[in-house]
Amino acid sequence: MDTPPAVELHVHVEGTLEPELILELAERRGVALPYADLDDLRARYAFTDLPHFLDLYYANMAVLCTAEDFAAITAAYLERAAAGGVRHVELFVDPQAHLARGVPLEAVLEGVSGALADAPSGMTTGLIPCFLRDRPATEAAEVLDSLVRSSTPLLGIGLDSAEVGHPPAQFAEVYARARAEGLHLVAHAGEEGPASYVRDALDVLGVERVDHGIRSLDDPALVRRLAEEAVPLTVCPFSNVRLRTVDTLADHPLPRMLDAGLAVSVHSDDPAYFGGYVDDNHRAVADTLALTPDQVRTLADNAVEAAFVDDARRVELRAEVAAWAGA
Ligand SMILES: Nc1ncnc2[nH]cnc12
Ligand SMILES: [Zn+2]
Repeated sequence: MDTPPAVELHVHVEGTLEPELILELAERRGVALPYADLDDLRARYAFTDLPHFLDLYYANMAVLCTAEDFAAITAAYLERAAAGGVRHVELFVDPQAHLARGVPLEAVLEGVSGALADAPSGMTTGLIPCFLRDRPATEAAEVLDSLVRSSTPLLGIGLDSAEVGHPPAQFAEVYARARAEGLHLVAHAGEEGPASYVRDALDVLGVERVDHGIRSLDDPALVRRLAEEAVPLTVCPFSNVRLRTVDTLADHPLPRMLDAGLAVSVHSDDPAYFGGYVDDNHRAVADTLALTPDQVRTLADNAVEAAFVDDARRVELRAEVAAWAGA
């Protein structure tokens, strides 16, 4: 299938770190990694669940040391994204994962935002730092202070990392502050965690978009509400299969979510770890789940409507999807 022009709303920059680049950066920076070679590293990509994946994801960040490294991974991602038809990207970054290793916030922001400013022609971009929900909310509050004091343009804030046992409500004050700063609000919820976390992300944090949200299906009243309020859900099919929240792609609940009238769109999450980028995810769900052309168009339209862009850009993105659908 020819994939639609993509609006990528759920991708972690650290999750675009391809194995080859991990080894290359390790050599360049003199970082010792516990892998014999590329095959040994790749052999560790069979994950049992989200925490198991996160162990490797955080460990591999050891190779990201300087602003140049952050610029390099961001530029490599943008080049791959453009080749896959991405027209607009809202990129997640995990500042605390780097601060905890002694990398200054300025190096992270300068590297990533510098590369975003040099995105391929015609692609629009934005940056969304995420707080790690398995670290204290007091730390998130301090990082938010530093973020709003920095000169880096930010689109919003997000919440990620190990979900179960880390309910959204702990971050109510952080989100209230971010809202007062005029930032957009999103959060991972209902990936591995229960449907109640999705409800709390909406009611307590006031998020405008829910990342994943697939466990909402366990709660029919919540599904009705999400449909009525057209709450965008950024669904990541390859991620769900590789982190075993869904058995196989053929079992993915995306068709049920579409049938329930949910504002779902398809994204990649951590493409270097989960087997593909946003275009690969679109192609695979369309084929494996036998989606109709109208359903694929709906996914693309939903992503455009969920993007944090101004009216003029939304009109352009709508037109690009319409031109693709009519071609
Ligand atoms: N799928 C995911 N869920 C939660 N936190 C993440 N950080 C990177 N990928 C993530
Ligand atoms: Zn994610």
